[in-house]
Amino acid sequence: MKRINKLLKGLSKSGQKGLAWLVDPEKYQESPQLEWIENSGLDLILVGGSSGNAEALDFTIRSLKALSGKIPICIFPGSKDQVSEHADGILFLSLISGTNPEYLITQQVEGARAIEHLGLEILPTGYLLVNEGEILSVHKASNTLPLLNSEVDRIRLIALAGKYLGLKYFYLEAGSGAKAPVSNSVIQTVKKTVKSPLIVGGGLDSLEKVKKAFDAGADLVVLGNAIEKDPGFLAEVLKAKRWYNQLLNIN
Ligand SMILES: CC(C)=CCC/C(C)=C/CC/C(C)=C/CC/C(C)=C/COP(=O)(O)OP(=O)(O)O
Ligand SMILES: O=P(O)(O)OC[C@@H](O)CO
Ligand SMILES: [Mg+2]
Repeated sequence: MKRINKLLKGLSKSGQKGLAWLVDPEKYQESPQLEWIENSGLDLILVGGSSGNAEALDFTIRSLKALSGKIPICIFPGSKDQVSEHADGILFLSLISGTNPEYLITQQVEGARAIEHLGLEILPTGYLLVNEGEILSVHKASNTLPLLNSEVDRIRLIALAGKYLGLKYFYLEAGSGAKAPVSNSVIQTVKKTVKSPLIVGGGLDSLEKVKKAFDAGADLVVLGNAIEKDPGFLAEVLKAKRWYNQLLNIN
């Protein structure tokens, strides 16, 4: 059963909003305090990082599996080495906002070899780096500059080309810890263009920013840094998401 596809398509179709927690395997520590996650209303757990190896990834996924109940766990790979058979799926990313062949196709060829027989759900995802010009881990690791929030038409065409190539999901990424997230008009334009499930992340460190991303058309938002700094923020956003989805039902 393609659970993650079902989740993302379901959100996109219904207009309901989803929340993913990004766990960095290099920083993850096992803790019984995470037990509340199982019934929290969290939609997805992403595991990955710009750097990092298979062992840390595998350990993190196995540990989270024991705590997360029915919440699917999806690899968000920074490289071909971030693969584990214990995940439910993998965002099979192509970094289409850049022109570095290594992250457009080369990493994917080796990645394909590694995952061919693992039975993971594969999510073909167009990955676009967009922010205000800030250079963060993901840009350094991939040797790719971000597109600027102001380049709306170029971003729109890249997303459209990704759609024509058959990519099923799109991820607009400002970069972990970004000062300014992906702009509302970029989110709005890409969503309108691709009409596919849209993931948005990077620098979403306040309820206001999360809500703006939802309003602009994000189906699933990803939170990493803000939760590392303040684990209470996850509970706060989950509560806001519940309200938000209830309101959508009423209207
Ligand atoms: C499909 C396969 C097997 C590989 C794809 C490889 C590609 C194209 C990766 C895209 C480029 C890349 C380096 C993405 C990293 C994405 C990621 C998991 C970021 C998480 O945040 P960090 O950048 O690690 O944040 P910190 O700096 O806070 O640790
Ligand atoms: O850590 P933050 O800034 O929440 O970013 C999440 C994610 O989009 C990074 O790949
Ligand atoms: Mg990291």
